[in-house]
Amino acid sequence: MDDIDVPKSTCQCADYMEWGRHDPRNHRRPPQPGQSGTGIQTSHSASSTQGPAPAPEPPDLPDAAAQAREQTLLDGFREVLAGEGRKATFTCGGRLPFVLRSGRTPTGDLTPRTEGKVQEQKILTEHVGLRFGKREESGKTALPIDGQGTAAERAFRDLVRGCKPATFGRDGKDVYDEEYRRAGALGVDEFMTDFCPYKTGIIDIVTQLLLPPIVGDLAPGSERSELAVQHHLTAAHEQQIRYAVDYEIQASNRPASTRMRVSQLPSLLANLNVPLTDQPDFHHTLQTFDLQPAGKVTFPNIFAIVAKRWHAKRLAEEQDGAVRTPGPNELRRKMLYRGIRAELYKLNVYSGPSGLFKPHVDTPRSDTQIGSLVVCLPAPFQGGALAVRHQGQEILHTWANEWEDERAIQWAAFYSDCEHEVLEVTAGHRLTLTYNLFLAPGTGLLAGNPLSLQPLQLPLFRQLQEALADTDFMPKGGYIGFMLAHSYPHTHPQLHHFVPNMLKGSDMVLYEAVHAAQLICALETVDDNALPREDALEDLDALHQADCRRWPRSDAHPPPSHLAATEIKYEEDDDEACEDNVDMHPSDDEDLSDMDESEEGTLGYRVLKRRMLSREQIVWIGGGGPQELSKVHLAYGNQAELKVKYTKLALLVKVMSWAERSGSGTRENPVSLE
Ligand SMILES: O=C(O)CCC(=O)C(=O)O
Ligand SMILES: [Fe+2]
Repeated sequence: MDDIDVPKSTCQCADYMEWGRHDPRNHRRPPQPGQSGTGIQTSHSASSTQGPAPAPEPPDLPDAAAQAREQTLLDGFREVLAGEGRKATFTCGGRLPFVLRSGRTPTGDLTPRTEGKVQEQKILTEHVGLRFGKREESGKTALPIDGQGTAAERAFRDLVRGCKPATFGRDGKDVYDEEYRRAGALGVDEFMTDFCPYKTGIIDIVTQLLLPPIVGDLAPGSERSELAVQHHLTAAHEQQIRYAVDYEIQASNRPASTRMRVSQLPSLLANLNVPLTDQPDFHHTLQTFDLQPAGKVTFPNIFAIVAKRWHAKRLAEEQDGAVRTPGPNELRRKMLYRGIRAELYKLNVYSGPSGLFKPHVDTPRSDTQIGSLVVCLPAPFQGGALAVRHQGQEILHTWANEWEDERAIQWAAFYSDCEHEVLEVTAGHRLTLTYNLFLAPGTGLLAGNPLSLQPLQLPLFRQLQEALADTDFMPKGGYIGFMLAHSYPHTHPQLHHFVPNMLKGSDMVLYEAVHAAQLICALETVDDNALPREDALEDLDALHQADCRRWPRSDAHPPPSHLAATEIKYEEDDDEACEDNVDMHPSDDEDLSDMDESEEGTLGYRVLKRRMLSREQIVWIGGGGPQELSKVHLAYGNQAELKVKYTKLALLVKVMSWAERSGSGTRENPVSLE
């Protein structure tokens, strides 16, 4: 707290700072026109392969270049977490350590039932069984292999020998080219395994992290975009179009993309109840809007095409005397209950000294394929990292292991449109199971802990790590408030305890990345006006202090939360100014200037002032997202009325000063810079 430059007066910056871009350090500096990311000093940006540089004293007021650099880093987080940018989590991966010979529970389950304590469940793994070959040549083995010279080891060698040279698709044909792919493979009809990505929780994680967001839900509820206004469409129409476009993109094999192809127009229009009648109708539409059959179609085009057809349809219906609005929102239901289905595709063996698969994009097996899952079985090898690339970013999944060293099942999943590559295997045999991931009807929307997720592989973690290793990033330390994107039952009398375990999608990505970067954080309720609890920052500082004393840092998981349960409050219709009557959690329209002079000095006044000061010290990221009924406020007087208030959830994160981060403070450097 001491390091923070606390403003003396109430912030006026709402006048010039967009919600979600509020930065307390700019209080006295409204942004200047033309101030952008130009002139960024790159010499400061510590490489992630080097240790931190000795901490220079941060200047009292950061210079423009440092500010611009910091802004770029903050914008990077915003982008990853905002709307379309969430698709920036293009890959994720994890590991399942072996807990062998753990025995089964009396009921025969591998995983003990825990009377509802789902979040404490441990997923155990056992040997992965493999059967292969036909009849007399058939064999079976189990990995990891427990000793040299055993039957399992001999069978493992037979398996490797029995694999066929792996082909790949080029120009629509299956080809074999050792320069491009040096591997062996077995098709699903040539082997059997008892490994199950569902049982081990991998599919739950992949679903939560890679199921693309529903863009329609992120768009402001009742506000119309300029496009909708231009085409005389309502907010509901607009949302239907966004849902339908989203559905088309996600049901294609390019879910990380944001644009629709012209070839998807017929299906889109059919889903919006204005189907194309025939081929001439399709060609006429393309001509009217100057579209190429093999090209992409932009949002303005889609709005124009749909609006034109809706209006024509409405006119026809009016003439018939039957006016209907565009079809039932079946699409919305389909989108909400989406899930991911994994289908086993191949067993691959890349052997040292030169097994590899050069950069490629997987051939989609159907329109609904959204990605691939690769599960690396526990056999010793070296090299052979899986590089996954998307829009200039690369994440390396390095799974190489030494015999008798780490035994684990490791996995990675990525969207179909990501280029990937298996780097050269220098020794041993790298065995992988590949699965095609399809968009499918899902079941529940929530799952437990991300048990085998490897957060260090999340792109957002890399960005946090880069920011923390940068002298220009919050040199004096501070607080970041990430607004969560999803809604949770955070005010339910019991369920609010479970919210930290329920985080979904980008919220889970965010929390896992923050945790992996070893930042202190807490889940907090903030009201519509981004007012946190009065003690929120102090509690965060206390957590930080406690953690410093307990070095090495505890691995406390999940974050503490200060979410309140539902509260029903009766209010007398009584305007006597007594401390108890002042609402401690003023709603949107309240601020200090609304308070009566007589209230100055009251507890309510002081609390509100502290909350406002706290709000000003936080750099806010993200602002949209659903709200949750937080407090039922029953007022009675002349007329009994129920006052309802909505709140949002934020993950408040403490960022240490550069001195502390770089190790010249009171503790070791908390960020692992490999
Ligand atoms: O084995 C791997 O790591 C990836 C294999 C792959 O990319 C493929 O089979 O298409
Ligand atoms: Fe591939």
